[in-house]
Amino acid sequence: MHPSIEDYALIGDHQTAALVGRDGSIDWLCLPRFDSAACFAKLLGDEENGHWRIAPKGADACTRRAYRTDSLVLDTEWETEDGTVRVTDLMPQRDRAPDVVRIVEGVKGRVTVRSTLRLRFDHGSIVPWMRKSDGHRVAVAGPDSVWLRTEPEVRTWGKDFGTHSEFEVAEGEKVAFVLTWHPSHEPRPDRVDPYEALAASLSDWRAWVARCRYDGPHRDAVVRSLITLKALTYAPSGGIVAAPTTSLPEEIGGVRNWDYRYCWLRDSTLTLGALLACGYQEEAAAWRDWLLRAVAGDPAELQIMYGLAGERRIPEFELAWLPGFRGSAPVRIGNHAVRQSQLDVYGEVIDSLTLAQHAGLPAKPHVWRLRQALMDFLWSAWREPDEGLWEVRGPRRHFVHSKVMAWVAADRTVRTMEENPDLSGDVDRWRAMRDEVHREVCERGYDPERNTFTQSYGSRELDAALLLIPRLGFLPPDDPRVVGTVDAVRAELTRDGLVRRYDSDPTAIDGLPGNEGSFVVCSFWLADALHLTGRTKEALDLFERLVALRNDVGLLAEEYDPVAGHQLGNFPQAFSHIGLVGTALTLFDGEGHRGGYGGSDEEGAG
Ligand SMILES: OC[C@H]1O[C@H](O[C@H]2O[C@H](CO)[C@@H](O)[C@H](O)[C@H]2O)[C@H](O)[C@@H](O)[C@@H]1O
Repeated sequence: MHPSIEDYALIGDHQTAALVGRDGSIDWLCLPRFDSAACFAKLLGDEENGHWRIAPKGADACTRRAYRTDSLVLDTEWETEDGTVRVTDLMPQRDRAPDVVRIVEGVKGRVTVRSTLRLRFDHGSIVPWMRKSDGHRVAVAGPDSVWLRTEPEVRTWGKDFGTHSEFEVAEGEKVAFVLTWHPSHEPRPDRVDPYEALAASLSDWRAWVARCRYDGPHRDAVVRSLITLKALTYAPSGGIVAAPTTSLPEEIGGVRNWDYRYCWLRDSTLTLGALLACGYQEEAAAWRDWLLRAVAGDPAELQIMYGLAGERRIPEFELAWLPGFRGSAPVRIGNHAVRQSQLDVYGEVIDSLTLAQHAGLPAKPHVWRLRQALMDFLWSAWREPDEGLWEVRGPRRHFVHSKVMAWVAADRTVRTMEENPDLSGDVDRWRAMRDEVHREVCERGYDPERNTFTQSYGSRELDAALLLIPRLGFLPPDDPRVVGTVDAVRAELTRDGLVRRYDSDPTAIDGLPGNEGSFVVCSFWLADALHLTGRTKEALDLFERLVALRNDVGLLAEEYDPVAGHQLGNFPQAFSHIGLVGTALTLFDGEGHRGGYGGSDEEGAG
């Protein structure tokens, strides 16, 4: 049977990541970067599209699995009739080449273990040429080569375009596998000691977690989310991917399958907010430098997403040979949304830069110049319709959330200038813009009959992003229009208590056939809004429920199907984990959480 999305756990090395199933199979791995072609693509097809399984002979799903405390090192254990065996999976911190280390350890009795490795380069399509060299098995296809070795050496043979091993482990015995990717034109990569790599990985992660300043309830869940967000950061550039996968479906069997292995300004700025709020300044500095490089040039040319190193071209195409997760086709690579206009990103970027400055990140003169240039562009663009934060592929609209974020951009700019009178710029102009946006949203984006803000000007549709209005400081939480909006979203967009982004009826706005699940981050936003509007008990109940939706190793996909009880969409998704961290801070952190969006102690202007 095909696994469910929640059957997977994540391992990674801050440049790419792999998904390991409960059956001990690595079914997804792109090498050498998050956005490279997958060499294991069983996730979106079958075994012939590449995977690597290590498990007791004849066994199916594991008996239990867990990350080692405060790390991304995964232990998977099977209890069999012959005894108990553990496989420890990790990707060591990158030196020159990416490695996957899998250590098999006898825990009790004597167990026969099988390893089946099927490498399929170029997204599961190319069977490599295999040979033996100097104690390694080497797979080569075009630019890619993969080297496999075991310590101690175990008998390995080739069959059916796979590499197989079978061996026994008794209590206390260990066999380590090391798989290393390398450009095929370069000499053999340096050997990695698997046990040193394990020790280093544990100590690096634990040192990182020790810096976390969150000490409230559900600390384990918050830490797991922070580790996941850190694992989605591409260390060489500081860019942050939305998720390490492509095309995990928003509806099983549907077409809403997208490639998330890129850096969205929105998702990255929100990640930055979560990390900063928990004390991680270095990541914020790295992301800010990534941003400055990525958006260099004309602010009118700002993209809503970039490649890992700030690349601008992310063309979208389909992989015809992959049937998709449980038949959910097409499988897409790249993302057309890169060409969209989403005005909210200006507010998110400016808010994050403000937040970073407040958190004590050293000021850089060109950061202020960038902020001014972004504001100049927004001044001329905020009245235009756009595709909005949900990246709808239907016609452009005047999305209320986009306008509110334009207000956020102006508001944070005015406040920064008021706090720092030496900064250059026309503060009166931004004040005027702030007031005008506020007035327009309250006139055209609010439905007085139903006492709710609406998805876009003049529409009757609602949108879960409206839940952010109080947190952003656009209006105070006790404003009747805010309370009315929270109630309306709750009444119209929740299904079994979980929030959908919008009404995704096919005739509605997004121009796509089919439906989708509840959007996890939106449910966290509802918990925040309930708390801010004085319904803390309901907020706490919802938070508890959302924490319980995580899979057995604490991971969340983008969406959840409350009817089928399954996770949906790309996995693990930064957005969902940002939501968990943000709501924990909102509910439990004494200093209060301003979120990636920032917030306001004062009433909104207007
Ligand atoms: O459902 C339509 C859109 O879905 C994706 O966008 C979503 O994911 C992004 C990355 O996490 C997020 O920034 C955005 O707010 C979400 O709507 C997809 O990338 C789009 O191409 C697609 O149109």
